[in-house]
Amino acid sequence: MTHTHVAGSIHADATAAGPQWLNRPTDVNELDPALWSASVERVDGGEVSVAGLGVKEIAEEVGTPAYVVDEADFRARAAAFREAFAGWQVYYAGKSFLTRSVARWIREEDLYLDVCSGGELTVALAGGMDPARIGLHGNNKSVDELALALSKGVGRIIVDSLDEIDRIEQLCAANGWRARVMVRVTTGVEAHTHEYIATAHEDQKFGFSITNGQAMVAMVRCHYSEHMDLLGIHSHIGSQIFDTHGFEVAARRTMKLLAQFAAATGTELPELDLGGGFGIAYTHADTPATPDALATSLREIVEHEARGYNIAIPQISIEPGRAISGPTTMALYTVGTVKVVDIDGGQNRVYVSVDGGMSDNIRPALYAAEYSAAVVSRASRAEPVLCRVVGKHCEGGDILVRDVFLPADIAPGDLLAVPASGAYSRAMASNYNMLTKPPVVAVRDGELTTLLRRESLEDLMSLDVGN
Ligand SMILES: Cc1ncc(COP(=O)(O)O)c(C=O)c1O
Ligand SMILES: N[C@@H](CCCC[NH3+])C(=O)O
Repeated sequence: MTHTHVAGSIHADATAAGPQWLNRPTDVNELDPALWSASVERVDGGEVSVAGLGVKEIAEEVGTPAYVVDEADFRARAAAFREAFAGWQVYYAGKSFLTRSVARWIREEDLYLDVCSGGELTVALAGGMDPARIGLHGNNKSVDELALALSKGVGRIIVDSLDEIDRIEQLCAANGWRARVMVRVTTGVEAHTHEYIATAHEDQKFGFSITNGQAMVAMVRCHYSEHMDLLGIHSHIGSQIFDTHGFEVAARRTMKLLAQFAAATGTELPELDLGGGFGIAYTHADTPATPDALATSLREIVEHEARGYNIAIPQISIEPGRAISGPTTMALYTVGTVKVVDIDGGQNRVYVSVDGGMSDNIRPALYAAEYSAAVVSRASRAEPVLCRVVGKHCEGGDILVRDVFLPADIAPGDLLAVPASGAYSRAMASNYNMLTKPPVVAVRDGELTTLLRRESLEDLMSLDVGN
């Protein structure tokens, strides 16, 4: 098998066949609108722009790797959930991506905010979120985190253990606070997603089981506590879910629990949170439901169950994170090396190495998550060739995009972008191999704003106190 990489062009006799779902594109320059944020387009000369700003200018200004958020697209996705779920409360899940500016956008778009640590709560408050519109999650909230939430008057704390209930009671008793709480329950739903991001089956760390009666025990404790107002119950079945059946089963089981609680105590709890987890398109094989379709099916179920159990329809909330932040953002990299290697069966694989990797997007390594990518600094007339986009870490599993067709003339210096990178990428970034975390910039009407600056080596070195 011979192969060469000459003058920027890949010549390989046979490249590995990709997975079945991956079609060889007829035009390698095409940007599937299902994957890229709304304002992304190829402009004259073939360069890609975001909200009117060319990627080359963005790269010149802030360097690569960088995360580029399409601000109008972010706001539009938040607004689409708010409108589709009108009458319900939409809590943006800040864990997917949160900065002070993002908290401000969420406030301006009239959403609520879900945080899951004292750090996220601090960012949300600094971004001007009304504490009453914030919910605090976590399976192991510290006393300090609970105290911060209670002292700031956070709208609700989603309690996750009996130990936490003890802590909240002690804090309230000592400080004269009152806690507004929801009880997180596990519904036993086996969500169709990666094992690590499914959260409603029995054998995992979150919530109180409905099946073994612990959920009812926790609800009764909170309801009769002199320091707490029990608002209702909370269920989150997992993340990156396409099959809405799981949400429907969870809605049925939680409505049943509310009805059982009403029968046992004479109190109809006013609220139900159905969590987040709505999937997005990372590749063209993914077909997510629209907020409208989700809202219609969830509303029908809740109304049907309320009628069946003869209880009032509670105030419902949901917590989309990925479905708002994910599709708004591209990760922008510079290609550093292109290598053609032999693999089994006399075939080749083209490895395209970029200047980031698993430290800025751990999802492919952690969940075998699939992504897509395109050369964005120029258009190309070259043939599509199956490539693997990898990072620069000292780790064989440092893969960003396992299989993607890129132009055969891809070469060092090209800018390569990975769409749908707004959720759980920069938010889960690390400093592995002492790489600094990339900046996040927002573009709106051709103007670039830095949300997070690039971490510097000095930032990292300042943590190393030298002892
Ligand atoms: C309690 C809770 N709510 C909301 C979310 C947001 O999930 P997603 O970003 O998948 O919508 C998560 C994360 O899975 C979560 O744990
Ligand atoms: N971090 C996960 C989702 C789970 C997050 C919240 N419970 C992901 O990247 O898909």
